[in-house]
Amino acid sequence: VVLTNIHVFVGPDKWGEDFPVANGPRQSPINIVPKEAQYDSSLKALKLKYDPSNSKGILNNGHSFQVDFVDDTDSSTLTGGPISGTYRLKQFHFHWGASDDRGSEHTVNGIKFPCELHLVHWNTKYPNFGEAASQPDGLAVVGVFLKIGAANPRLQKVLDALDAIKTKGKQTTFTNFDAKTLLPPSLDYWTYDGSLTTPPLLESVTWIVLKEPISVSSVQMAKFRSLLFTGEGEAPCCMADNYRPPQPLKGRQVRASFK
Ligand SMILES: Oc1ccc(S)c(O)c1
Ligand SMILES: [Zn+2]
Repeated sequence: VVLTNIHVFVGPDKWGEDFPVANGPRQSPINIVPKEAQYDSSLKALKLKYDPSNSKGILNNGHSFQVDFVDDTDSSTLTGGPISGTYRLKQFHFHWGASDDRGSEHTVNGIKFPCELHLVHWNTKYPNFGEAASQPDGLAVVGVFLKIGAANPRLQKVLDALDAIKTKGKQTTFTNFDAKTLLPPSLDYWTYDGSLTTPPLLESVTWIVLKEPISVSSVQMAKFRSLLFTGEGEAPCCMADNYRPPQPLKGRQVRASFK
C-alpha cells in the first residue's frame, strides 16, 4: 500500500465557511489609493526600537515563515505613529507570489508587488499576544513592500536560513538579527483599521503600510519559493502565492502620515 499525503489547500475564497469574520467590516488587505488617502497632520512619526538580541528562531509554519522574538520585556517596541501606548515586536513574516508579478497583500492603485513583509506587534495593555489578538486595538502590523531590483543584502541572512526550515513545522535558532535593517529609509506610511490576512482573520490590526518599498532581486525571490507548504515525507508543494487578495473597504478611511 503506498500512502501519499495529498496536500489539500483551502484558499482565501473558502475561508468564509470556517471563519465568518472573513466577510466582516474591517478585513485586510486592501487596495490603497494614495489620492483618496487623507493626510492627517496629527499622525505622529513611527518609532521602532528593536533589540537584535531579542530574535529567537525562524519557523516554517506551513503558510509562510516567521522570525520569532522574545517579547517578555519592552526591549523591541513600536510606539508613536497612529497608535497610543507601547506595542511589542512578536514576529515578522512575508507573503509572496509564484512569480514576480504578484505576491503582495496590499496593493497601491491596483499594483501588486512581488512580496510584502509584515512586522507584527501586540499592545502591552494586554497580558500577551494571544489576548491582544482578540482586541480591536490589540495588534499593530507594519507592512513593507518589496520591489524587484538589486539584491538586498539585508535579506540574505534570513534567506540563508531557509534551507534549514524547508518543510512545514521545521524551525531553527535565529539569533542576533536586527529587524530594523529591513526598513526603508523613509517611514512615511498609510494607516487604516484591519485584520490578520490569514485565518482566524481577527479584526484586531492597526495597519501601518510604508510608502517606500525595499529592494529584492528575482534570484532572492526564487529562494522564498524554495520553501514547501508541505511537511517532510509529503508530496512537495512549493510555498508561494500565500497572499490574500484585497478585501472591500466598507467605508473605511485610509490616512496618510505624509503630504
Ligand atoms: O500574527 C499575524 C499577524 C498578522 C498577519 S498578516 C499574520 O499572517 C499573522
Ligand atoms: Zn501577514
